[in-house]
Amino acid sequence: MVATIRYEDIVKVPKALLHDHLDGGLRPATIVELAAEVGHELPATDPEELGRWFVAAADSGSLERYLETFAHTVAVMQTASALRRVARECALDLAADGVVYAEVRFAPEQHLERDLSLDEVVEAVLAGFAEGSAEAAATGHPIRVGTLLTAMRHAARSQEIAELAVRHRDSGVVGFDIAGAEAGFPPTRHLDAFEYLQRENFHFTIHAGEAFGLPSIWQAIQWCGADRLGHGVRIVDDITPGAEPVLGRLAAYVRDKRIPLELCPSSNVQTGAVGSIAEHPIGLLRDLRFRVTVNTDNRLMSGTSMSREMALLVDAFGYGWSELRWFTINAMKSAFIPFDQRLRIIDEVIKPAYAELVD
Ligand SMILES: O=c1[nH]cnc2c1ncn2[C@H]1C[C@H](O)[C@@H](CO)O1
Ligand SMILES: [Zn+2]
Repeated sequence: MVATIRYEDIVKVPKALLHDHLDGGLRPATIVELAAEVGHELPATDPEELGRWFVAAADSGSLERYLETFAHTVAVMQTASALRRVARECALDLAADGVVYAEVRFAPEQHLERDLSLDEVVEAVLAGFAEGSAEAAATGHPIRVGTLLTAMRHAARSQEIAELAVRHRDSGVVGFDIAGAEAGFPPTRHLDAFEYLQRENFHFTIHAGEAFGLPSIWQAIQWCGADRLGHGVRIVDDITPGAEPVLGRLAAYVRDKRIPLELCPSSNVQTGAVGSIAEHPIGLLRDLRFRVTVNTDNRLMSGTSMSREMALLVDAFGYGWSELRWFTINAMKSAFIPFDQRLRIIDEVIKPAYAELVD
């Protein structure tokens, strides 16, 4: 059965992606061109070589070193035209890979090095997504892109970014997130922002349980009220393995409440959160029926795509179309757009496409 799943067929089926960073998904050729325009020095100027450099440099086994590579992408995303271009290309690249729904995140506070305001940064990115989505639809690859605004957890601008997200909620910003180095920067540092967002009936996810374990996940959910967990892979630390795995109280809570896990297999291997794709807890978490979703995190740093992440899981775990459909519907159910709109994509786009493949 597994042998019948071909990569090109995975590309063709509709996929939903909840965890993808705008500044982690640039085309290498675009980085080279934008860097030349602003005089930013890169580790390589041949696009293919630069692409390889990113993957190798991010392959460090440490989240902190992985994050250092973003200096080169953030440096070339400091003008409205660069942001708009990168967002347009992101929508086009995801659509060409068969992604029909994507939530793409970035941290506006990292794009203020020239003369843009926070609102101008967001407007440029939203314009790029709209442009790319319209072009993709015109070529037969419709995609809906929702934007998540991220605040950097080591910084102190989360309240401001949360307010920015709410200000743009009717023009494409569908959620909020915190990201950056996890150890030493617990989610509760940003409690004011999360409490504000709850009062605004807004949605948010929190990067937690990636480089740091259960306390981070516990805070994200029980103190901050996160709707979803960015990664959350370390929830396995609260599961005693065996013929009948035993869930601790936090793992049981996450599963009982159907809290979505935004798992990012390749990224986790690169940052050392897990040893290999085959050892990735996604196998166990799926067997235990957690609300598992599959994500890219940073397509540039991992040299990956949504189809490739799924293909890696097919190879490692022998998954077939029914598992790929399950991941896709899980993601779509967990999206931050309104319920009726999620349902429409599930019923009109995802289910009909997989119906032909799943027996
Ligand atoms: O996997 C990640 N964990 C924590 N932070 C991350 C990850 N991937 C990207 N980031 C950071 C670096 C980016 O500059 C920032 C906003 O997208 O988010
Ligand atoms: Zn991430």
